[in-house]
Amino acid sequence: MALSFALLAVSILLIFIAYNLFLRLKAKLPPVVNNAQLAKEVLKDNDQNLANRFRTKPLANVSRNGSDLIWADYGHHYVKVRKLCNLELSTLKRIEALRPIREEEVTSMIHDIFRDSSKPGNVGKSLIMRGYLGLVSFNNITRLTFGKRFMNSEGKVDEQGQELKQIVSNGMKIGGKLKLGDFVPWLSYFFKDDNEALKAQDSHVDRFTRVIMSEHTLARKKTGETKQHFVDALLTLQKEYELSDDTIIGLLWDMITAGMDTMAITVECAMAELVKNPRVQQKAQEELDRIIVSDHVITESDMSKLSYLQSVVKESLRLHPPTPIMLPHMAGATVKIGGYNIPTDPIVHVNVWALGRDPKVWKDPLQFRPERFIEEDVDMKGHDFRLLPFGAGRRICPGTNLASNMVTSMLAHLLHHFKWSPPFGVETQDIDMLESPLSLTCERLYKLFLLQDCLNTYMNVCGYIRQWVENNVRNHIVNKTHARSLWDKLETFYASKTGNNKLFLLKQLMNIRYKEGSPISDHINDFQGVLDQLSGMGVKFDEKI
Ligand code: HEM
Repeated sequence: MALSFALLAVSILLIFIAYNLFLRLKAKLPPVVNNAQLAKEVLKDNDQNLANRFRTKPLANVSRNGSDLIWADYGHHYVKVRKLCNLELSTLKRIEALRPIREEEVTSMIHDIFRDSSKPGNVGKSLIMRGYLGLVSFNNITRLTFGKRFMNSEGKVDEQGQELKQIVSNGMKIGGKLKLGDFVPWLSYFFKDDNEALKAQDSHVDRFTRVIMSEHTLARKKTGETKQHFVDALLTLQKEYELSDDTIIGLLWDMITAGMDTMAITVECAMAELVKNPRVQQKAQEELDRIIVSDHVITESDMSKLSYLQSVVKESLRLHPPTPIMLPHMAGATVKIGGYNIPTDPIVHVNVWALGRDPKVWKDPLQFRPERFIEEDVDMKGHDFRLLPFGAGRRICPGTNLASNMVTSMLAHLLHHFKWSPPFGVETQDIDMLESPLSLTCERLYKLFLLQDCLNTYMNVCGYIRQWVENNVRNHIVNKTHARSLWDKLETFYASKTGNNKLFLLKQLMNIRYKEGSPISDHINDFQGVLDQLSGMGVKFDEKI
């Protein structure tokens, strides 16, 4: 009898514990919203009530308890720093002021691709796209934020830049880790945070950033000039906006972490789709050839004329948003979503990856078909809840315009200068589009290897040179000395048209030779090789050189 009672008591206790565990577990598991109607309820109808952020302990640590922007709860501090970030990142004036940085970095990427693919021994070898795309994003975002290009004289990321990369990747590892204890509070006893690692990361971030901040303060005192960079803006406005040092450090790292991977991932996915779909690649290139006439080099002001390319960007972000479940929104008050009560505190995610593939709102959702956006103009900046790669409402990405410009420009340059295909032996349909989560961002599981073909560049360079030859030397008989001075003039003309340096022209000419089937040999770097090119374009020489 006593034994039966004991068994009954133990059973009741076990049921109680299991029930409690279930309830607790269930209560904390974040709802994920998977369709446009519910996304609107979260991001528009209940925008303010769901504008807080959920911070795990590591995230609270890296953000100094939400003293930054990304991890701040909605309130006075958030409104203040958001206004500041909007002014510095989103206004047309600022975007225009930062344009030279973006254009320089994109041109430099094209230069690097030429350099690497025309190295003897590399011809015909495929390139790993991630390295080039990552470097453009890294340089763009570090120049914009810290006012520095962390590169040494050989064009490699320098020591300080390596340290910065180390901080970002450590931060991702620490901040992106989710533990069961974050969702089931009483289990946190079994899943401890690595406090030592958190402290070490915190002091590393602090040390690194304060060095850069004092460099800028010193430079400002010395010259009396304020530069265009985010760090300068924050230091100059520190008093007016009552920003603590923690907030400045937090905001600087927000830009680095939010802006670095997202753009490179977006372009890598788009390039993979363009190679998988040669019809789309060809159509985008035809548009570029039509709009960017041969004596003109692409600038960001051309982007508005490239409607097909813009549709390619949208189509790629529809299928491959780099932050597929956005960032966690948290309820500041009880709200109703889809008829269910969401009590104060729980986290809500919007699955923008699923919205973009919903067969109820997209025809043939898995097909990469940019034409759908020509047939119907769908906004991707937070007004149409079917397509939300940048989110919507008050927490929408403040880098939306900047990132859209940069991504479109990177693709425009890559497609205008090169024709892309899979490496030898790989069929287009074999390119795998699997994705893998990094932390809150998601990148391609497999690095993209691609072959570039210089057809477009060949046409562009020929266009420039032909025009110059027509204006200056067609049918002129020149001698060797005259030819040298003509070459100098050609370089100057080319540089004024393209903004590229002399080496770039020579590299492109090397590519022309490659295209024409001539073997690349060391002597192409000498004057003779260049004269061969000129004579092939109608310049006649009066002596054999
Ligand atoms: C293709 C590139 C990018 C994509 C797809 C993207 C997407 C997003 C998304 C989905 C969010 C979360 C919105 C929400 O929680 O409702 C976000 C937030 C944010 N993004 Fe971006 N982003 C990109 C590039 C950038 C760049 C270049 C910067 C800065 C230079 C940036 C800065 C931020 C910041 C600071 C936030 C936090 C906003 C807040 O909490 O109020 N992003 N982004």
